[in-house]
Amino acid sequence: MEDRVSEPSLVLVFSGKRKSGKDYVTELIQKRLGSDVCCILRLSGPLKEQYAQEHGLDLDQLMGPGPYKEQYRADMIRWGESRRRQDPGLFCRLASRGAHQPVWVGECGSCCCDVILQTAELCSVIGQVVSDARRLSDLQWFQAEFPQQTQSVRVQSSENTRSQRGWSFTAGVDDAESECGLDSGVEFDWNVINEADAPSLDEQLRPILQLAEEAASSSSVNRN
Ligand SMILES: Nc1ncnc2c1ncn2[C@@H]1O[C@H](COP(=O)(O)OP(=O)(O)OP(=O)(O)O)[C@@H](O)[C@H]1O
Ligand SMILES: C[C@@](O)(CCOP(=O)(O)O)CC(=O)O
Repeated sequence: MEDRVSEPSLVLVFSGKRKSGKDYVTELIQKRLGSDVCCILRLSGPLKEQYAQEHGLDLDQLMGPGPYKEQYRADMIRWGESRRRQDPGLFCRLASRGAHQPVWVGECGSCCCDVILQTAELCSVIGQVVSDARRLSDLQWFQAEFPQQTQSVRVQSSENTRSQRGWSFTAGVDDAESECGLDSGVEFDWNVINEADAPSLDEQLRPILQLAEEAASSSSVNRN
């Protein structure tokens, strides 16, 4: 397994219900910071990659926002949980391998990470954004590995808004740990309300972006 080359300056670990907009928000953060500074890690990336391979499925569609992945979600959850039972940090470790950026945003997908990893040799990135923490063990892994750098972010949307984005309640999914594991018992460092009538995302994300920019600039000072 490829090891991390350097420690990130900031790790933003995102969680939120299905269709709350975790991908949308984390991609916006990466757009604002630039992919030379920030990479998105999707914990579901290595999980889907392995699952797609074993079941002969279309990985691109499993990684996308469309209905395809929903047909397999309940089984993917069960499959992933059986792997996690043997090794709770497995997908966190796989998702963060090789990441060089100073800001991480936590939901690691092989799709975007592969692109970033190819360029990571050439540019020094400072932060990582993990876009899809779902269980306490996910958050605890990053907090244990990067105690100084990890900040948790919860993305929230109403059921009505999530329904407009394609969500409908599915027993065995929406009442399972995958969706409810971080519903209580965690005090998030940041909360983002992803609703049309909430303050704009740019406004809500301003302090997080500022933190990331400070982390990026202190990282580049330390590297020089
Ligand atoms: N603020 C927004 N404005 C416009 N579209 C949005 C917004 N937030 C989310 N969406 C759209 O809603 C859909 C679901 O969002 P997204 O895929 O980011 O959710 P998610 O929380 O990552 O969902 P999942 O857990 O299913 O992966 C996407 O098509 C996305 O483009
Ligand atoms: C199987 C699973 O990783 C699917 C996540 O898909 P997505 O982040 O909603 O695109 C959820 C889980 O790990 O419980």
